[in-house]
Amino acid sequence: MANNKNNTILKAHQLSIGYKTKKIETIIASNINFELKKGQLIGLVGANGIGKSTLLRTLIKVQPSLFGSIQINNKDLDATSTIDLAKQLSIVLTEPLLSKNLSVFELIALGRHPYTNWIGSLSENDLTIINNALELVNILELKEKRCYELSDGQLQKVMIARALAQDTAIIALDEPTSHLDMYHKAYILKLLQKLTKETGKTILFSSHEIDLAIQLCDTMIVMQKNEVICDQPCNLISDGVFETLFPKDLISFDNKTGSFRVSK
Ligand SMILES: Nc1ncnc2c1ncn2[C@@H]1O[C@H](COP(=O)(O)OP(=O)(O)OP(=O)(O)O)[C@@H](O)[C@H]1O
Repeated sequence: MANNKNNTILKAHQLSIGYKTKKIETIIASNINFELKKGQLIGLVGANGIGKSTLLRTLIKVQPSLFGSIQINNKDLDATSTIDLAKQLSIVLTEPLLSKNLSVFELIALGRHPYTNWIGSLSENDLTIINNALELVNILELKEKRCYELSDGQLQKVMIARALAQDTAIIALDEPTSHLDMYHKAYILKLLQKLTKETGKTILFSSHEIDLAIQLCDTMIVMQKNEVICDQPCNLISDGVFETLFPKDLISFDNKTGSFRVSK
């Protein structure tokens, strides 16, 4: 048990997420409790508008929680400075790049920002880490290209390499497979799985690719209307969690194949 506890890298306790203005508090989900383990691939899934991005943004401190606590490596997120957080957690969001004029190398080098001085000059160690990231994601041949020359799939790999160059224990990605074809969706998620195995990093991603997440993830966080459940995919299947994810009139879950089907 003690070993299990040490293995926890991110913990949410009695967490409520949502939006607050001066006048109104809108709770999107509450009573969220889970512990994410080191070296795992974790998929965050749920229907459109259920709150996946809200939860992900709260976990990475892009927006505040309404209640409860989040701990990374046993330290409260609220008590973690931005620079310390940047050394523990890297983020790949879906927003378009501010400057597509950067070369692939320059963009990945930005991942070293928590460690470089204010002019951003790169040491030998920084260069080694950037080259390792290019190799791990298998995009060495793109190194000199400008980002505007890349396809969506290539750009997604570059963003993952930038997160790797940041050298953090956790990488969080918001819908890393949106805009990709079936092959590249599988390619990117398989790449994330490979990276957890080869680097020991914990990778958390939100996605609509539930079938793929079931096949590739160690753990899944399933957001439902009244509950957020975190468990291994096989347990979630045997507990019937996916069967209630969407209205049955159109989509049903086949326990035997572990995949969704359109009702005829
Ligand atoms: N800035 C905001 N202020 C208030 N409400 C918001 C804001 N952003 C999102 N919401 C609401 O929060 C709820 C959850 O949205 P969120 O984007 O987290 O869902 P999601 O599961 O990521 O959706 P999708 O799968 O469609 O991307 C929605 O009802 C949405 O309207």
